Amino acid sequence: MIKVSVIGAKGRMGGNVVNAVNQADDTELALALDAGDDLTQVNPDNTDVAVEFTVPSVALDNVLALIGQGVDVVVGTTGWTDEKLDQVRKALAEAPRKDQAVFIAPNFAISAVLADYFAGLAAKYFESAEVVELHHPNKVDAPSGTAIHTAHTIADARRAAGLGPMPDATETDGGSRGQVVDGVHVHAVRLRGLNAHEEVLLGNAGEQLTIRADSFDRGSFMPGVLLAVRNVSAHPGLTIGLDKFLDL
Ligand SMILES: NC(=O)c1ccc[n+]([C@@H]2O[C@H](COP(=O)([O-])OP(=O)(O)OC[C@H]3O[C@@H](n4cnc5c(N)ncnc54)[C@H](O)[C@@H]3O)[C@@H](O)[C@H]2O)c1
Ligand SMILES: O=C(O)C1=N[C@H](C(=O)O)CCC1
Repeated sequence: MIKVSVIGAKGRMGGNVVNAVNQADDTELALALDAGDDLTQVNPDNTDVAVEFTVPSVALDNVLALIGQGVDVVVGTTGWTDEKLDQVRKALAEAPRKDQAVFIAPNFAISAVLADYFAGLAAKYFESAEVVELHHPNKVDAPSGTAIHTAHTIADARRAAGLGPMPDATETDGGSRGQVVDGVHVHAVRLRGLNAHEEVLLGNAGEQLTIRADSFDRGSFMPGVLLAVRNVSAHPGLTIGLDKFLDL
């Protein structure tokens, strides 16, 4: 049995992870912690893998603390920058255990992982690409971590293919063109009734390809979280993206 502690256990995602860990045959819940709880309770005696779903402002500190406690970590919280990821790599290099592992996924839903993968395959064939993400209005960050990741996937594919900037004659913009992430315009919608959705729009003269992923409820993320829990310890160091654990 894999002993799993959940950080952010009272949250929307953390609560679903607690249930998923309790229901799976090969995992058991160790600790369910939330804001104000002491992370030094988490240690290799009670925990194999800690799952972190909190808020972007605290995730780095939590992950560094959990690395210091000697446990492997699966992270779903968004808000990761290159600088923060470097701090995680540095902490892992100095971790109590030599083979310690951290896994971070911007999205654990198979539909979103595949949408990102397909966008990377398609990007070099299109002059234009933009990302639209649509989420519930309780989400604290915009654009979504998934959309930022997809924008980088598209940008990497365009660079590798030698494509230049996308056509865009906009001369005035009060913000309507969205945030530019690695040269890709990303638009965020917050709407009651939605959960987590992403559209990648790819255009050429006279044609368009739309790739869309919809997570209608948070159960959609749980198979991916459990897959990460089962695989993280076999991948020492920092791994980013559920595609790394899929046969794509
Ligand atoms: N990777 C994915 O597939 C995926 C899917 C959904 C959501 N998310 C991300 O997960 C994060 C959480 O989303 P949510 O909807 O569950 O948010 P939420 O607001 O429902 O839950 C966050 C929880 O973290 C707790 N928390 C805050 N500070 C803490 C601290 N210092 N230590 C421990 N717990 C603390 C809060 O009390 C709350 O219970 C967000 O960044 C969101 O974007 C990722
Ligand atoms: O509901 C959220 O918050 C989500 N956050 C992640 C993101 O920002 O990409 C994943 C989708 C759901």
